[in-house]
Amino acid sequence: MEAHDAHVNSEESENPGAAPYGNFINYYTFNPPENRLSLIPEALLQNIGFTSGDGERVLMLDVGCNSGDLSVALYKHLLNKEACTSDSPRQELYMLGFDLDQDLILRAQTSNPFPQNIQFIPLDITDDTESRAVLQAFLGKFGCSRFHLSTCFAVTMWVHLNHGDAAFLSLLSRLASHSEYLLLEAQPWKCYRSAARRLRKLGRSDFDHFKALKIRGDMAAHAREHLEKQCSMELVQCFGNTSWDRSLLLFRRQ
Ligand SMILES: C[S@@+](CC[C@H](N)C(=O)[O-])C[C@H]1O[C@@H](n2cnc3c(N)ncnc32)[C@H](O)[C@@H]1O
Repeated sequence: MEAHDAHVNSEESENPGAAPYGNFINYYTFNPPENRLSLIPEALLQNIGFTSGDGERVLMLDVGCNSGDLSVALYKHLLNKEACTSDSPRQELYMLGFDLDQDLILRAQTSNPFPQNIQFIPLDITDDTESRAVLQAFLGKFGCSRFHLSTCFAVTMWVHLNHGDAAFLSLLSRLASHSEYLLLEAQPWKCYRSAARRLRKLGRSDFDHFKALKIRGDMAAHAREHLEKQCSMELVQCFGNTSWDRSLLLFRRQ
């Protein structure tokens, strides 16, 4: 069985009908944080010029953070270990994670090991007014105009399927406008077909926008094209492909 099929089958077994936004309640039992972390260098922040260990404030945003497992694991992964003398982070590394699912956010808040440094809030990124206000308010507290690094893992397909082409592009535009660097994992097109098929099997109507989508095919290439041509971002690195055949692409503001 191919890795992708394993992924499809495991997501199928999670009763996706109850998770039309990808808000799987036990996501990390079938896609543990290590699958992505193993591709991301621990020194990523230093490599891109942000050294929170020197007292510089570094702000991260995690979009669609689910129950926060990957957010917290990534936070620990990127913490400059040399500048830490104990388990508690002494660095000025802050993270905001958000998700539209309030129950998942409650779980993330309850199990948050670093509430001084990591904040989890409920937010729907497709709500333009609310998300702009909330993200700007968070940045404003730190006197920053952008997040140093935003991450968006496995979210683009759910926004695209539920809200259509325009929402897919505006998600990318919004992330670009709020970020110096953006680490993006866009689901490939085969995942879209699987997600739509699963809902049909359950006797539910197709995702509202699936058949009408004009942006289809190589989703990573579409995302890259939009970010580079419309959002003044450039691809700086690809960290390789996950076992689910998804690439992790790092973009930076030009
Ligand atoms: C497949 S999970 C990925 C979770 C996490 N990013 C990861 O890769 O480990 C997709 C997440 O995106 C969230 N999501 C989907 N649409 C969203 C939206 N419009 N705004 C915020 N979160 C959203 C879902 O609730 C779900 O938790």
